[in-house]
Amino acid sequence: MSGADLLILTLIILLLVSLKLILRPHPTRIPIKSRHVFITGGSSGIGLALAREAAAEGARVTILARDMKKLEQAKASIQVSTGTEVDIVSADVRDFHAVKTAVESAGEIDVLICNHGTFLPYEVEKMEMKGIEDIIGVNLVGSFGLVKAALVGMKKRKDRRPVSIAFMSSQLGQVGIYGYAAYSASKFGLRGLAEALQQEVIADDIHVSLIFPPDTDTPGLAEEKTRRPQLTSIITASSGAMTADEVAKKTLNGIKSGSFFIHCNFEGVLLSIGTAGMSPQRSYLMAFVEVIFSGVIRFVALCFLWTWYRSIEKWHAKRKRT
Ligand SMILES: NC(=O)C1=CN([C@@H]2O[C@H](COP(=O)(O)OP(=O)(O)OC[C@H]3O[C@@H](n4cnc5c(N)ncnc54)[C@H](OP(=O)(O)O)[C@@H]3O)[C@@H](O)[C@H]2O)C=CC1
Ligand SMILES: CCCCCCCCCCCCCCCC(=O)[C@@H](N)CO
Repeated sequence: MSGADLLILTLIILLLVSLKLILRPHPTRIPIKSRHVFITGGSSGIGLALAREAAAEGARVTILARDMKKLEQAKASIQVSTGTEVDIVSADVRDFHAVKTAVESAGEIDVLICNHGTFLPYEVEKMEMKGIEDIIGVNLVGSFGLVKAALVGMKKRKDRRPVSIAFMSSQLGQVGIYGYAAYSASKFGLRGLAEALQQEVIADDIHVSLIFPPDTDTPGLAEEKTRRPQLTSIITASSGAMTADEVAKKTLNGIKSGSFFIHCNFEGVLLSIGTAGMSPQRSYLMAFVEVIFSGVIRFVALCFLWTWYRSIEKWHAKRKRT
């Protein structure tokens, strides 16, 4: 081994060791077997897959959504596939009083997953204020309500093992894309909430996670796709979709390992490294990758932006010609 090799190796080891020493919050494990997992938006899509997976892993599960009929169907389908009975509760996350009553009636929560969400892709200019307020009210303000309602019981819990609060963001909570201004704003907002909240609750052994799925095959996505502006489809065309089951598995594994960022596919890993910013990182190996590769990943991000802006230029040029 040459002197240069030895120097590089020493620097790498020094960096790994120092990262292992400084990383906060400390790594943790959050068991879900026999614990109470409360999932909002649990009657459809990703939330339903999460409920099924958590029930299959032996958790006691409560799902919340508005439509009682869909909740009952979800309950029956989980019963058939796992043999487990989940609790259902109807509330609109925009109604804080209803959320508080629902959370209190469900009993002590060990894992709160704020997964409910609504999405409508339109240009800001074409959106009514009411539509914008709905998206931010449900996705962001609704999550505040759930946290406020659940936190009281979580802090007073008798079971002193670590517990979790998780927010279903989206890759659009890491990057804004044409047509998703309101949705992205709501999901970026969740990141601010998650970062600040983690500092407020760490002393109570409460651990916060943010999940960033790509397009995921769900009833919600099917509906959304019929409304996408053309440019939104063009820009997002290259990125692949996942199944709700795949996203649910990644989510539960991420929650159990106490990850702050939970990404779902390779593009997601790149996005998480590229947007790591001031978010906590509990894995010293991931922190190492962030420190070493963030420069080159910024270059990759700029290449993506280049292709997106080129599509926008071409689209406008074509429109002028016709
Ligand atoms: N599918 C995708 O491509 C992606 C989705 N996500 C996020 O994942 C989450 C779930 O999405 P997905 O499974 O596709 O969505 P679906 O539309 O399939 O399901 C949404 C769920 O949320 C509930 N919900 C909606 N509004 C409210 C409300 N005001 N109060 C209470 N519950 C409500 C719905 O029930 P009800 O209508 O009865 O209230 C339903 O159970 C969302 O936060 C979404 O932003 C993130 C990335 C990609
Ligand atoms: C470092 C560089 C890496 C760059 C990778 C960029 C990939 C971005 C793709 C964005 C896809 C958007 C998924 C939306 C999911 C969603 O929330 C909607 N289905 C809701 O309607």
